[in-house]
Amino acid sequence: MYLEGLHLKNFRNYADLDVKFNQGVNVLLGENAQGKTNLLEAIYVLALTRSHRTANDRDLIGWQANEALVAGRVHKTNTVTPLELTFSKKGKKAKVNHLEQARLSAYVGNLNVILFAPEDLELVKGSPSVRRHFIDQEFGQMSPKYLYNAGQYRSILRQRNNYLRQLQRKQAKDLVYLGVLSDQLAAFGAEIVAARLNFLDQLAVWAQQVHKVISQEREELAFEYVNQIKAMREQSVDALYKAYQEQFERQQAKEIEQGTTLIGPHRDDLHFMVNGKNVQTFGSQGQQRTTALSVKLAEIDLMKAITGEYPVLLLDDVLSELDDARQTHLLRSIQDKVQTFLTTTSLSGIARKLINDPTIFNIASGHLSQDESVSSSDGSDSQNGDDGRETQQE
Ligand SMILES: Nc1ncnc2c1ncn2[C@@H]1O[C@H](COP(=O)(O)OP(=O)(O)OP(=O)(O)O)[C@@H](O)[C@H]1O
Repeated sequence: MYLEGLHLKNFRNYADLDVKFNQGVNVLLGENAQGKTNLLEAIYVLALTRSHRTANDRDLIGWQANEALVAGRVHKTNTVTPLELTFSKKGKKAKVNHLEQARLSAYVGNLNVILFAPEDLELVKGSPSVRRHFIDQEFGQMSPKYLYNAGQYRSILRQRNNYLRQLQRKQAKDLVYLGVLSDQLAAFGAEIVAARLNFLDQLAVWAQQVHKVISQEREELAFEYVNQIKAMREQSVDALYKAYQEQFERQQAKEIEQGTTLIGPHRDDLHFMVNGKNVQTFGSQGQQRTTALSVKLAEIDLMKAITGEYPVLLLDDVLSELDDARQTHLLRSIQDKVQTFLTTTSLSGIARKLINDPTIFNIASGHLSQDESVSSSDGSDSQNGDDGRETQQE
């Protein structure tokens, strides 16, 4: 799939932007704080209806405005789908094919994106919540059912935690009601864990292949899904549900004492094992980078396998974080198959040599100009925006 273009109104520092994109590689080139990441963020928001940088949609609206618009047309093999989002104080509205969607889960999935930013190294090094967030976000894009179940789970978890706090403070005592909430949580939890195991199994196959190539056959990558009910890929959803019910019964007194839910997928973790050792604890910085890169690249192939289309790849300043060998691998694997947007303050070295026919956009203060004088092989200065064509219409 590819994004034909983008229309922004009062989105961050873009007052009014209309731009057409390359179906291959789009380079967003500019000094710091000019709007490169804002543009990637707009594409991410168009895909997922929310930002990867802020939980507050209000931050997306231009400081001088009350409403922001993000719109674009997504091309797939046989379809073209216009998507449109508006953000205002009243909330957000999402349209697919010009029709407003009552549920955001009906909107998400029309445009699939994979974002790779320097913070993604945190995927390996960071806390379990980073990895859970990664799983929920990526799998949610591929499966509306997963997205729905995860939303329901979060909402019941909130209710159950509130009720456990009331029981802890002796403001409530109805254990039957706690049982009802536990049953509901067990049901959605079982669905989530079954889906996670299934997705991770598939993702691991792709990630192993990529990791082997980047590590020059020296390393074997494996995933280990860590959870309290020892869930296995072969288990049915019903068996997982019963395992959660059993755990809730067994841990009831402890949960009331602590006033919170101690069991469930919101407490699980994912371990990345390289040659049998947890790379978070025992891996070198280089191995951790290779693992994060392998997982991200594997996602591209997994999305293609599940949805039938390659996603759009957003690379936020990652080239500078990767050494030449990893840059080469990354750029070779995306060339000519994945529409890519990459932000950078300068395009040089390996990247310049390897990217075929990129479109280079110079970005300054929320304005874009397309630099047509630059190709990947001519070696001229890509910062030269004098003869660039203005793509901004204000
Ligand atoms: N809601 C908003 N309204 C208007 N301007 C905003 C808003 N939010 C952020 N900005 C401006 O956007 C700019 C930052 O843009 P962005 O984060 O895209 O930088 P960048 O070009 O990616 O830079 P870097 O290379 O440092 O990451 C800042 O000048 C900031 O003041």
